Amino acid sequence: MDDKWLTRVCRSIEPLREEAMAAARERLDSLTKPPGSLGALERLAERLSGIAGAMPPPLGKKVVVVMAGDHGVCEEGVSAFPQAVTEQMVLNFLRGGAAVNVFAKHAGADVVCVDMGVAATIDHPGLVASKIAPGTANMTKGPAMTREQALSALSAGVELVGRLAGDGVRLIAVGEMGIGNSTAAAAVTSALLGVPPEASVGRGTGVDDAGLARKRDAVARALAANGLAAGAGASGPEGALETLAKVGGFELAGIAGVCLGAGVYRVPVVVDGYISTAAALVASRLSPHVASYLIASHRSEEPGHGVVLDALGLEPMLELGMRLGEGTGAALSLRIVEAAVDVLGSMATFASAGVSGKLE
Ligand SMILES: Cc1cc2ncn([C@H]3O[C@H](COP(=O)(O)O)[C@@H](O)[C@H]3O)c2cc1C
Ligand SMILES: O=C(O)c1cccnc1
Repeated sequence: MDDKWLTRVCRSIEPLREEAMAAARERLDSLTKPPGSLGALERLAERLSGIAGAMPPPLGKKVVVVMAGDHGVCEEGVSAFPQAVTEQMVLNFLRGGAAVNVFAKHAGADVVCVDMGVAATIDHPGLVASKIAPGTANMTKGPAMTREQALSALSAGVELVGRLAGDGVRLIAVGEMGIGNSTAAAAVTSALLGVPPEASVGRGTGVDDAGLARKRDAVARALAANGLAAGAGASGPEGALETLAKVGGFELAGIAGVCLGAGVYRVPVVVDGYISTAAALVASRLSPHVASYLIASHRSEEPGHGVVLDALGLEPMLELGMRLGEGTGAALSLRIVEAAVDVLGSMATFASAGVSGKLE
């Protein structure tokens, strides 16, 4: 994998199809409801048509992709839980016992768990094996990963979407598992948006005040150690790749690849919480059209999540005070996305139902 590959992938991502979006707008205004009365669902239906280049867009199989990886920055005491929980939760996903499994079941979606860089060796037939390395290096002391590793992880994400699309998957929810990764998400957010650690760092799994101070300090030191202080030099595609490699994580890079894959294969990707959205921000900096292929599921309790959603121009559908990750918010949102599509295909029009239109 090299830079040329990434340039080629990013250049292949086209804008949404205007014609299908115009057809969706026209259809929405002909349906038996006051124009615009389905709010964000109408904007979503329009965008989904533009993504698929079809009106109505096809409904098909859906999956929840959970990308997992470990983080060297855990050495700095930035999480309320030990690093071993990453592997333990991956096994829990594979057994079907995690929150994301429950929500995916309610959405009628399969869970696809991907090892992007878990420290432990996990040998399980249900796990997608894409391990780049057993955990990142401690970003407070230097780059979390090499540029080549970041490119390989991006590529694994793009390829996964290609395989899923080939299997008939038409809607993807994406989430993550990786103890310490809310610190990586904060570092990425600070580097790319130039916001101070006070605005990007939250409590993650629930660190106390001392833990919060350690996290902020770790992010500040990681940015300084990697020459990324306060957004300096982190602009454009090159800055995004550099930021991802220096202060990201293997699962963040995999998710960024899934977001690129959304654009390449024209499959909508529903992003989850703070960590997934920070990864989506990286993808949107790599290729300008990516954000239009992404759907924001919810706004998590992490204070940085809203900052990143705003930067992406994405409007979350739910606000439930959740702060779990895994893909839980994204999984919960899948039925809403399907309902938005079904409005286009199944609602009667004023003409077909004999309902009077708006008074002139
Ligand atoms: C049992 C358990 C299940 C989880 N599922 C997701 N996360 C979430 O917590 C982690 C991020 O928080 P931090 O940066 O503070 O470590 C990620 O793994 C995220 O997915 C979990 C965390 C725990 C403890
Ligand atoms: O916003 C999230 O997705 C989140 C918040 C805390 C911990 N893990 C994930």
